[in-house]
Amino acid sequence: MIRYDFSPALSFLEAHDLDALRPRVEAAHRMLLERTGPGSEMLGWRDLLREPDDALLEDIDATASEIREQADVFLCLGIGGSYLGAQAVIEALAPLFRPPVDTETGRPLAPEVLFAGHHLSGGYLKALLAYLEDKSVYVNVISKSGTTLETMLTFRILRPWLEARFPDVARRIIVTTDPARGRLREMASICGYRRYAIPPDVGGRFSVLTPVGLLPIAVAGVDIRTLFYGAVEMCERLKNHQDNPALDYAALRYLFHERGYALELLAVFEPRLRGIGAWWQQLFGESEGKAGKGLYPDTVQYTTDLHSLGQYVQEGRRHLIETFLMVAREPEPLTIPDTGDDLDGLAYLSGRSLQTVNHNAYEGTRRAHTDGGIPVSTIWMDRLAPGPLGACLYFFMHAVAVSGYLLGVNPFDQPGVEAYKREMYRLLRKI
Ligand SMILES: O=P(O)(O)OC[C@H]1O[C@](O)(CO)[C@@H](O)[C@@H]1O
Repeated sequence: MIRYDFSPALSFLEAHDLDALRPRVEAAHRMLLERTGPGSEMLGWRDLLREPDDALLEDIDATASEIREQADVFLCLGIGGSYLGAQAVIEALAPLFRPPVDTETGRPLAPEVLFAGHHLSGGYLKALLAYLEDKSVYVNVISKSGTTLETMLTFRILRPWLEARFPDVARRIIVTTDPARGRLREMASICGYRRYAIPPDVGGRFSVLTPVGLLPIAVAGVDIRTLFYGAVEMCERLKNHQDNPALDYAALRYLFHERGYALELLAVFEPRLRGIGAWWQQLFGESEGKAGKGLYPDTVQYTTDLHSLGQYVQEGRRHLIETFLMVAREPEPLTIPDTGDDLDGLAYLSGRSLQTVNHNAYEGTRRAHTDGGIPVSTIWMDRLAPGPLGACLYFFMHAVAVSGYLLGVNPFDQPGVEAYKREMYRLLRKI
């Protein structure tokens, strides 16, 4: 389901570099498997795949069905790991444009899934509230800590708005939070909101396969069971040291980090994978960026960004590595028509699929960037579907854990994110 091709990057290393690192990679891997590394109390994201809770998946599906029947809009409030995973999977797999509409009633067959609570823009929220007027709205407030300002403040503004419009408001608010702690949990029990638990041993950026991600994803109509079991399968496959693409990816990143490279670009050729890039950025940025270490994770969408950042990537400072995230097969290729003339000079492409052109663009980019001095590698997903995507999500989580251990950091904490909060609260006179 996932293949990692790193052969082009090897020309930037010495022949024995990878082999020489192997024992350290395996030691880092053992720290993950045997729970002996720093932060090993936060490995719940693996446990939940090793012992799948089918009843929970069914429960989430049932709630999602109710919401799909009742809501025009399902509004998810959350920030960081409390929204990026859901947004990524929905962008990758749900209908790209408006949800399909019932031809008789004109009503959408599924609610629109929208996101808020991931910034502090009043302009955005005002426009959102105006858009929600006269719509049937369900809200999912997602915060593990239950204290995150962006999310909780948005909910504070939304709560009276909902109360003024919906007599059954308690039914329309679903809270996803820590099962035992936090203001949001307390508020949910006082107000009678439905609750889903974020396991305490699963950090936000590792939580996409908990109710944090699964409920919004199910509401969007994606098959969460297949997504989840795609990850289960990958978790099983990556248990071994041998034939393990996540270890190869972690090793390669580490070797370039050690050689002074500063940045990793995750490059996609499908607009649908934009969100996976954003999710990956948090996963790697928060897991590795500490103690003055880590590759800065950045994302580019090709071919769009080949016409903007492409110049820098080709000829700018040589401090980056590039990882392509590619989809091998498209279910229904789009054929380029024969227009009967050559007015646009593109007749030579008639009859080919747009996917073929896109893959040639990838291949051309891979060659050009290698020639330009960029170590490139490619992660292949065989197709864009729930199973392979679940496998891909797990692949990255497994890889970042090993990669963090190789760097000598705790991949499961994020002490640095508190600094801006402290300064902001000081200015707001909370402390
Ligand atoms: O789910 P919470 O507690 O609101 O946190 C949201 C996000 O904020 C962070 O804690 C950073 O502040 C992330 O690690 C996390 O994903």
